[in-house]
Amino acid sequence: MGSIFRLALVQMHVDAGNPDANYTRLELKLNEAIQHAVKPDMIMLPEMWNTGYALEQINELADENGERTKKLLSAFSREHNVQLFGGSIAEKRTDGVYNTTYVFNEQGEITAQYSKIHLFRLMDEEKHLQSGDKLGQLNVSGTDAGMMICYDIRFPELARKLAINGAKLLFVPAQWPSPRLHHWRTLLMARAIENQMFVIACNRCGTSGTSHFFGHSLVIDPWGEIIAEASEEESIVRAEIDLSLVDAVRSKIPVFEDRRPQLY
Ligand SMILES: NC(=O)CCC(=O)C(=O)O
Repeated sequence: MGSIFRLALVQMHVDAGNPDANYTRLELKLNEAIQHAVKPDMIMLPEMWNTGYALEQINELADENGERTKKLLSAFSREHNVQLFGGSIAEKRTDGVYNTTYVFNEQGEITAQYSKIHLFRLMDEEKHLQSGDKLGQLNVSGTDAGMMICYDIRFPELARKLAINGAKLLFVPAQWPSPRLHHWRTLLMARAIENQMFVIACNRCGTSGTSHFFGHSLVIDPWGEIIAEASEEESIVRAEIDLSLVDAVRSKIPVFEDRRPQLY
């Protein structure tokens, strides 16, 4: 892959408990993301964009084996020859509902899948969802990457493990609400700085019930600099990242060589 990679993050409102409205909205947003003078290499979506946190009804609302989502996203990526990081959806399996990400290549094939490992008690996830038990690893046009979903970013050992396994980029779809904007920005910047990797984080925006989601989707480089940051409004966040920066930062401060894992 050339070292320049173009991203378009879809920061959108999600209508909790109304999948039909969300699929319709998503199609409009995908078209907005692709119709731009500079075509993105990858489009990214936020967490649980199909149902929102309508967890009391999640069994009825969740997408059966992700079929509706896969059909839509696969067709879009194939038609537009674009990679798609599918945020995450409520995915119904025989043993329960998972918070699951699918990643599609330009041919519309699923190249990676990840289900959220750490369920967020403050939003009752553990009462209604099953947790995943595998790491989220993917390859983006020849570059290794990792993925986490929202609350997962509070676990630095997970990001470190993904980085040790080779990830140079970390994707984070989220539904991260107020009043924790300071945590959101600080944790994402810390994951980027300590692991010397790009962090690409797509949050939802808008209000559902008593929860306000502040947006502020972010793209952060391996030096911890913010390349792009959204406001609180719906928007397509565009960023061009230079992947060669990861090796440059890692050779300037050789954190991975200087680790002393035998001591901690
Ligand atoms: N959807 C989530 O996992 C939210 C996580 C969150 O808000 C946090 O503070 O952590």
